[in-house]
Amino acid sequence: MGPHPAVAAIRLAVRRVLHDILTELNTPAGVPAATAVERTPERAPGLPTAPLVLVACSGGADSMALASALAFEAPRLGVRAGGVTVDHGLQSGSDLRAEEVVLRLRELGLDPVEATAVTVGRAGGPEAAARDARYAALDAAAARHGAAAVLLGHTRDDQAETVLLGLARGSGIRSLSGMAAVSGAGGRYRRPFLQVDRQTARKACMVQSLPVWDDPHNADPAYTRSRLRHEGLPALEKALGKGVVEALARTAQLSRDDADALDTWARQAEAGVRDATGGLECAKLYALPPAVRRRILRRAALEAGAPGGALFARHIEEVDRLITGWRGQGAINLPGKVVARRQGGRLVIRQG
Ligand SMILES: Nc1ncnc2c1ncn2[C@@H]1O[C@H](COP(=O)(O)OP(=O)(O)OP(=O)(O)O)[C@@H](O)[C@H]1O
Repeated sequence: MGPHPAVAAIRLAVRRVLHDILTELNTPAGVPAATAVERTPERAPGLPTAPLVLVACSGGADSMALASALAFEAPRLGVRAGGVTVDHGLQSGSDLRAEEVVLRLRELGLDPVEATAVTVGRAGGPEAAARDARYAALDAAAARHGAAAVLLGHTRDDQAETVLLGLARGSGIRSLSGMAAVSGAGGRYRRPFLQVDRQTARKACMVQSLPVWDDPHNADPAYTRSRLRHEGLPALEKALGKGVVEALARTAQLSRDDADALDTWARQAEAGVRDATGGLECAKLYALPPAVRRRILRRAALEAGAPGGALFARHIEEVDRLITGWRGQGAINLPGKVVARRQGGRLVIRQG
Protein backbone atom coordinates (compact mmCIF):
# COMPACT_ATOMS: atom_id res chain seq x y z
CA MET A 1 0.00 0.00 0.00
CA GLY A 2 1.28 3.46 -0.87
CA PRO A 3 1.51 6.37 1.54
CA HIS A 4 -1.54 8.29 2.72
CA PRO A 5 -2.72 10.71 -0.04
CA ALA A 6 -1.71 13.72 2.06
CA VAL A 7 1.81 12.31 2.51
CA ALA A 8 1.99 11.46 -1.19
CA ALA A 9 0.95 15.04 -2.06
CA ILE A 10 3.59 16.72 0.10
CA ARG A 11 6.32 14.35 -1.11
CA LEU A 12 5.44 14.97 -4.74
CA ALA A 13 5.58 18.74 -4.19
CA VAL A 14 9.04 18.47 -2.63
CA ARG A 15 10.29 15.98 -5.22
CA ARG A 16 9.41 18.42 -8.01
CA VAL A 17 11.34 21.23 -6.37
CA LEU A 18 14.38 19.01 -5.70
CA HIS A 19 14.35 18.02 -9.37
CA ASP A 20 14.31 21.71 -10.34
CA ILE A 21 17.23 22.44 -8.01
CA LEU A 22 19.26 19.53 -9.37
CA THR A 23 18.53 20.50 -12.95
CA GLU A 24 19.70 24.06 -12.29
CA LEU A 25 22.84 22.86 -10.50
CA ASN A 26 23.65 20.66 -13.45
CA THR A 27 23.15 23.35 -16.06
CA PRO A 28 25.59 26.14 -15.21
CA ALA A 29 26.12 28.56 -18.08
CA GLY A 30 23.74 26.75 -20.39
CA VAL A 31 25.40 23.31 -20.33
CA PRO A 32 22.68 20.73 -21.12
CA ALA A 33 21.20 19.06 -18.03
CA ALA A 34 23.33 16.16 -16.88
CA THR A 35 21.67 13.62 -14.65
CA ALA A 36 24.84 12.58 -12.86
CA VAL A 37 23.76 14.00 -9.51
CA GLU A 38 20.36 12.36 -9.75
CA ARG A 39 21.76 8.95 -10.61
CA THR A 40 24.27 8.73 -7.79
CA PRO A 41 22.52 8.86 -4.44
CA GLU A 42 25.60 7.35 -2.75
CA ARG A 43 28.68 9.30 -3.74
CA ALA A 44 32.02 7.67 -4.26
CA PRO A 45 34.93 9.13 -2.27
CA GLY A 46 36.64 11.91 -4.17
CA LEU A 47 33.49 13.06 -5.93
CA PRO A 48 32.11 16.47 -4.93
CA THR A 49 29.74 16.30 -1.96
CA ALA A 50 26.04 16.08 -2.69
CA PRO A 51 24.19 19.41 -2.73
CA LEU A 52 22.60 20.46 0.55
CA VAL A 53 19.00 21.63 0.81
CA LEU A 54 17.82 23.16 4.09
CA VAL A 55 14.26 23.37 5.38
CA ALA A 56 13.28 26.46 7.37
CA CYS A 57 11.18 24.99 10.13
CA SER A 58 9.17 26.77 12.82
CA GLY A 59 7.90 23.50 14.27
CA GLY A 60 4.42 24.35 12.89
CA ALA A 61 2.42 21.89 10.81
CA ASP A 62 3.38 23.32 7.41
CA SER A 63 7.11 23.32 7.89
CA MET A 64 7.14 20.02 9.83
CA ALA A 65 5.31 18.41 6.92
CA LEU A 66 7.87 20.00 4.60
CA ALA A 67 10.76 18.68 6.72
CA SER A 68 9.32 15.16 6.67
CA ALA A 69 8.90 15.20 2.90
CA LEU A 70 12.42 16.56 2.41
CA ALA A 71 13.84 13.87 4.73
CA PHE A 72 12.08 11.23 2.62
CA GLU A 73 12.84 12.53 -0.88
CA ALA A 74 16.34 14.01 -0.55
CA PRO A 75 18.33 10.78 -0.07
CA ARG A 76 16.52 9.21 -3.03
CA LEU A 77 17.79 12.02 -5.25
CA GLY A 78 21.34 12.21 -3.92
CA VAL A 79 20.66 15.40 -1.99
CA ARG A 80 21.69 16.12 1.60
CA ALA A 81 18.86 17.47 3.75
CA GLY A 82 19.33 19.80 6.71
CA GLY A 83 17.17 22.14 8.77
CA VAL A 84 17.22 25.51 10.49
CA THR A 85 14.85 26.87 13.07
CA VAL A 86 14.91 30.53 14.04
CA ASP A 87 14.31 31.58 17.63
CA HIS A 88 12.74 35.03 17.44
CA GLY A 89 12.95 35.40 21.23
CA LEU A 90 9.45 36.92 21.31
CA GLN A 91 7.92 34.50 23.82
CA SER A 92 9.31 33.10 27.04
CA GLY A 93 10.65 29.59 26.51
CA SER A 94 11.16 30.15 22.78
CA ASP A 95 14.75 28.90 23.13
CA LEU A 96 13.52 25.60 24.58
CA ARG A 97 11.01 25.24 21.80
CA ALA A 98 13.70 25.86 19.22
CA GLU A 99 15.78 23.08 20.81
CA GLU A 100 12.75 20.80 20.60
CA VAL A 101 12.37 21.56 16.89
CA VAL A 102 16.06 20.74 16.42
CA LEU A 103 15.51 17.36 18.08
CA ARG A 104 12.49 16.62 15.87
CA LEU A 105 14.39 17.49 12.74
CA ARG A 106 17.27 15.26 13.80
CA GLU A 107 14.79 12.44 14.47
CA LEU A 108 13.65 12.80 10.88
CA GLY A 109 17.25 12.17 9.83
CA LEU A 110 18.16 15.72 8.79
CA ASP A 111 21.79 16.75 9.13
CA PRO A 112 23.03 19.46 9.69
CA VAL A 113 20.34 20.93 11.92
CA GLU A 114 20.61 24.12 13.92
CA ALA A 115 18.67 26.64 15.95
CA THR A 116 19.65 30.25 15.44
CA ALA A 117 18.60 33.09 17.75
CA VAL A 118 17.78 36.56 16.40
CA THR A 119 16.95 39.94 17.85
CA VAL A 120 13.74 41.32 16.36
CA GLY A 121 13.74 45.09 15.87
CA ARG A 122 10.74 47.37 15.38
CA ALA A 123 11.12 48.65 11.83
CA GLY A 124 7.95 48.28 9.73
CA GLY A 125 5.82 46.77 12.54
CA PRO A 126 6.07 43.48 14.45
CA GLU A 127 5.35 41.11 11.55
CA ALA A 128 7.78 42.77 9.13
CA ALA A 129 10.50 43.08 11.79
CA ALA A 130 10.25 39.35 12.66
CA ARG A 131 10.28 38.44 8.97
CA ASP A 132 13.35 40.58 8.24
CA ALA A 133 15.25 39.07 11.17
CA ARG A 134 14.20 35.55 10.13
CA TYR A 135 15.32 35.91 6.52
CA ALA A 136 18.63 37.46 7.57
CA ALA A 137 19.23 34.44 9.82
CA LEU A 138 18.20 31.99 7.10
CA ASP A 139 20.48 33.74 4.58
CA ALA A 140 23.38 33.49 7.02
CA ALA A 141 22.67 29.81 7.72
CA ALA A 142 22.45 29.01 4.00
CA ALA A 143 25.77 30.77 3.36
CA ARG A 144 27.44 29.11 6.36
CA HIS A 145 26.44 25.63 5.23
CA GLY A 146 26.86 26.28 1.52
CA ALA A 147 23.23 25.26 0.92
CA ALA A 148 21.91 25.11 -2.65
CA ALA A 149 18.42 26.10 -1.47
CA VAL A 150 16.22 26.79 1.54
CA LEU A 151 12.67 25.41 1.51
CA LEU A 152 9.83 27.40 3.07
CA GLY A 153 6.47 25.95 4.09
CA HIS A 154 4.10 28.60 2.71
CA THR A 155 0.90 26.92 1.57
CA ARG A 156 -1.85 27.74 -0.88
CA ASP A 157 -3.80 29.26 2.03
CA ASP A 158 -0.86 31.56 2.87
CA GLN A 159 -0.77 32.54 -0.80
CA ALA A 160 -4.50 33.37 -0.79
CA GLU A 161 -4.00 35.56 2.28
CA THR A 162 -1.07 37.34 0.63
CA VAL A 163 -3.16 38.08 -2.48
CA LEU A 164 -5.94 39.56 -0.36
CA LEU A 165 -3.45 41.73 1.53
CA GLY A 166 -2.11 42.95 -1.83
CA LEU A 167 -5.62 43.60 -3.14
CA ALA A 168 -6.39 45.71 -0.09
CA ARG A 169 -3.27 47.84 -0.78
CA GLY A 170 -4.68 48.75 -4.18
CA SER A 171 -1.33 49.01 -5.89
CA GLY A 172 -1.68 46.91 -9.03
CA ILE A 173 -1.07 43.39 -10.24
CA ARG A 174 2.44 43.08 -8.82
CA SER A 175 0.97 43.20 -5.34
CA LEU A 176 -1.65 40.59 -6.36
CA SER A 177 1.04 38.19 -7.43
CA GLY A 178 1.67 36.93 -3.90
CA MET A 179 4.77 34.96 -3.03
CA ALA A 180 7.05 33.60 -5.71
CA ALA A 181 7.79 29.87 -5.88
CA VAL A 182 11.45 30.88 -6.28
CA SER A 183 12.92 34.00 -4.68
CA GLY A 184 15.93 35.47 -2.91
CA ALA A 185 19.54 35.82 -4.00
CA GLY A 186 20.28 33.29 -6.75
CA GLY A 187 16.82 31.73 -6.32
CA ARG A 188 17.80 30.48 -2.86
CA TYR A 189 14.28 30.30 -1.41
CA ARG A 190 11.82 27.70 -2.70
CA ARG A 191 8.19 27.29 -1.72
CA PRO A 192 7.16 23.75 -2.67
CA PHE A 193 3.74 23.95 -0.96
CA LEU A 194 2.23 26.92 -2.83
CA GLN A 195 -0.21 24.47 -4.48
CA VAL A 196 -0.74 22.40 -1.31
CA ASP A 197 -3.47 23.42 1.11
CA ARG A 198 -2.90 23.84 4.82
CA GLN A 199 -5.26 20.96 5.66
CA THR A 200 -3.15 18.54 3.60
CA ALA A 201 0.04 19.60 5.40
CA ARG A 202 -1.64 19.20 8.78
CA LYS A 203 -3.10 15.83 7.81
CA ALA A 204 0.32 14.64 6.62
CA CYS A 205 1.77 15.47 10.04
CA MET A 206 -1.08 13.67 11.77
CA VAL A 207 -0.82 10.43 9.82
CA GLN A 208 2.96 10.40 10.26
CA SER A 209 2.51 11.04 14.03
CA LEU A 210 4.63 14.19 13.83
CA PRO A 211 4.03 16.48 16.78
CA VAL A 212 3.45 20.08 15.68
CA TRP A 213 3.53 23.40 17.48
CA ASP A 214 0.78 25.95 16.97
CA ASP A 215 2.23 29.46 17.12
CA PRO A 216 -0.08 31.56 19.33
CA HIS A 217 0.74 34.57 17.09
CA ASN A 218 -1.12 32.81 14.27
CA ALA A 219 -4.34 33.16 16.26
CA ASP A 220 -3.63 36.60 17.73
CA PRO A 221 -6.14 39.16 16.36
CA ALA A 222 -3.52 41.89 16.87
CA TYR A 223 -1.91 40.66 13.64
CA THR A 224 -3.47 41.61 10.31
CA ARG A 225 -2.73 38.24 8.73
CA SER A 226 -4.25 36.43 11.67
CA ARG A 227 -7.48 38.45 11.36
CA LEU A 228 -7.58 37.68 7.67
CA ARG A 229 -7.00 33.96 8.32
CA HIS A 230 -9.60 33.62 11.05
CA GLU A 231 -12.22 36.19 10.05
CA GLY A 232 -11.65 37.49 6.52
CA LEU A 233 -11.16 34.29 4.54
CA PRO A 234 -13.87 32.28 6.35
CA ALA A 235 -16.32 35.13 5.63
CA LEU A 236 -15.29 35.14 1.96
CA GLU A 237 -15.68 31.36 1.75
CA LYS A 238 -19.11 31.64 3.31
CA ALA A 239 -20.15 34.26 0.77
CA LEU A 240 -18.37 32.94 -2.33
CA GLY A 241 -17.91 29.23 -1.72
CA LYS A 242 -15.01 26.95 -0.83
CA GLY A 243 -13.11 27.41 -4.08
CA VAL A 244 -12.10 30.95 -3.17
CA VAL A 245 -8.70 30.00 -1.71
CA GLU A 246 -7.76 28.07 -4.82
CA ALA A 247 -9.00 30.91 -7.04
CA LEU A 248 -6.95 33.48 -5.12
CA ALA A 249 -3.83 31.33 -5.40
CA ARG A 250 -4.43 30.99 -9.14
CA THR A 251 -4.86 34.76 -9.34
CA ALA A 252 -1.40 35.07 -7.81
CA GLN A 253 0.21 32.98 -10.54
CA LEU A 254 -1.67 34.69 -13.39
CA SER A 255 -0.91 38.14 -11.99
CA ARG A 256 2.77 37.28 -11.56
CA ASP A 257 3.03 36.21 -15.20
CA ASP A 258 1.24 39.39 -16.36
CA ALA A 259 3.34 41.63 -14.12
CA ASP A 260 6.57 40.01 -15.35
CA ALA A 261 5.51 40.50 -18.98
CA LEU A 262 4.62 44.16 -18.41
CA ASP A 263 7.90 44.78 -16.57
CA THR A 264 9.80 43.34 -19.53
CA TRP A 265 7.77 45.45 -21.98
CA ALA A 266 8.44 48.58 -19.91
CA ARG A 267 12.19 47.90 -19.77
CA GLN A 268 12.26 47.51 -23.55
CA ALA A 269 10.06 50.57 -24.18
CA GLU A 270 12.15 52.77 -21.90
CA ALA A 271 15.05 53.01 -24.33
CA GLY A 272 12.66 54.35 -26.99
CA VAL A 273 11.29 57.23 -24.89
CA ARG A 274 14.65 58.67 -23.82
CA ASP A 275 16.34 61.40 -25.84
CA ALA A 276 20.08 61.60 -26.56
CA THR A 277 20.77 63.05 -23.08
CA GLY A 278 18.70 60.38 -21.31
CA GLY A 279 15.71 62.71 -20.70
CA LEU A 280 12.18 61.28 -20.86
CA GLU A 281 10.22 62.58 -23.86
CA CYS A 282 6.62 63.36 -22.88
CA ALA A 283 5.09 62.84 -26.34
CA LYS A 284 6.58 59.38 -26.61
CA LEU A 285 5.52 58.49 -23.07
CA TYR A 286 1.99 59.67 -23.91
CA ALA A 287 1.77 57.20 -26.79
CA LEU A 288 2.47 54.19 -24.52
CA PRO A 289 -0.25 52.12 -22.78
CA PRO A 290 -0.76 53.42 -19.20
CA ALA A 291 0.47 50.18 -17.58
CA VAL A 292 3.78 50.43 -19.46
CA ARG A 293 4.15 54.21 -19.02
CA ARG A 294 3.55 54.07 -15.26
CA ARG A 295 6.15 51.34 -14.89
CA ILE A 296 8.71 53.54 -16.65
CA LEU A 297 7.77 56.46 -14.39
CA ARG A 298 8.09 54.30 -11.28
CA ARG A 299 11.51 53.04 -12.34
CA ALA A 300 12.64 56.60 -13.04
CA ALA A 301 11.47 57.71 -9.58
CA LEU A 302 13.27 54.78 -7.93
CA GLU A 303 16.44 55.52 -9.90
CA ALA A 304 16.24 59.14 -8.73
CA GLY A 305 16.29 57.91 -5.12
CA ALA A 306 12.63 57.51 -4.08
CA PRO A 307 12.40 54.64 -1.55
CA GLY A 308 10.37 51.73 -3.02
CA GLY A 309 8.42 51.07 0.18
CA ALA A 310 7.14 54.66 0.32
CA LEU A 311 6.40 55.14 -3.37
CA PHE A 312 2.72 54.37 -3.85
CA ALA A 313 0.44 54.06 -6.87
CA ARG A 314 -1.09 57.49 -6.11
CA HIS A 315 2.36 59.13 -6.40
CA ILE A 316 2.89 57.62 -9.83
CA GLU A 317 -0.62 58.67 -10.90
CA GLU A 318 0.26 62.27 -10.00
CA VAL A 319 3.43 62.11 -12.07
CA ASP A 320 1.48 60.47 -14.89
CA ARG A 321 -0.84 63.48 -15.01
CA LEU A 322 2.16 65.59 -16.02
CA ILE A 323 2.06 63.53 -19.22
CA THR A 324 -1.62 62.81 -19.78
CA GLY A 325 -3.32 65.83 -18.18
CA TRP A 326 -0.79 68.60 -18.79
CA ARG A 327 -2.16 72.07 -18.05
CA GLY A 328 0.97 73.76 -16.73
CA GLN A 329 0.81 72.29 -13.21
CA GLY A 330 3.79 72.60 -10.84
CA ALA A 331 6.34 70.05 -9.69
CA ILE A 332 5.23 66.87 -7.93
CA ASN A 333 6.98 66.03 -4.65
CA LEU A 334 7.73 62.33 -4.20
CA PRO A 335 9.11 60.44 -1.18
CA GLY A 336 12.88 60.64 -0.65
CA LYS A 337 12.94 64.36 -1.62
CA VAL A 338 12.52 63.39 -5.26
CA VAL A 339 10.79 65.93 -7.46
CA ALA A 340 9.11 65.33 -10.83
CA ARG A 341 8.51 68.27 -13.15
CA ARG A 342 7.78 68.87 -16.80
CA GLN A 343 10.27 71.08 -18.60
CA GLY A 344 9.36 71.77 -22.19
CA GLY A 345 8.64 68.44 -23.76
CA ARG A 346 10.75 66.55 -21.18
CA LEU A 347 9.90 64.96 -17.86
CA VAL A 348 12.62 65.54 -15.28
CA ILE A 349 12.67 63.38 -12.17
CA ARG A 350 15.51 64.06 -9.75
CA GLN A 351 16.35 64.51 -6.11
CA GLY A 352 16.23 67.99 -4.47
N1 LIG B 1 10.85 30.41 13.46
C1 LIG B 1 11.06 29.95 12.23
N2 LIG B 1 12.19 29.26 11.95
C2 LIG B 1 12.43 28.79 10.71
N3 LIG B 1 11.58 28.95 9.69
C3 LIG B 1 10.44 29.62 9.91
C4 LIG B 1 10.12 30.15 11.18
N4 LIG B 1 8.91 30.76 11.09
C5 LIG B 1 8.51 30.61 9.82
N5 LIG B 1 9.42 29.92 9.09
C6 LIG B 1 9.34 29.52 7.68
O1 LIG B 1 8.46 30.40 7.00
C7 LIG B 1 7.29 29.67 6.57
C8 LIG B 1 6.07 30.54 6.72
O2 LIG B 1 5.91 30.85 8.06
P1 LIG B 1 4.59 31.48 8.62
O3 LIG B 1 4.74 31.61 10.10
O4 LIG B 1 4.30 32.68 7.80
O5 LIG B 1 3.50 30.43 8.17
P2 LIG B 1 2.82 29.20 8.90
O6 LIG B 1 1.69 28.86 8.02
O7 LIG B 1 2.54 29.52 10.33
O8 LIG B 1 3.95 28.02 8.77
P3 LIG B 1 4.27 26.87 9.82
O9 LIG B 1 3.01 26.09 10.04
O10 LIG B 1 5.35 26.06 9.17
O11 LIG B 1 4.77 27.58 11.06
C9 LIG B 1 7.26 28.43 7.44
O12 LIG B 1 6.54 27.38 6.85
C10 LIG B 1 8.74 28.13 7.56
O13 LIG B 1 9.25 27.50 6.40
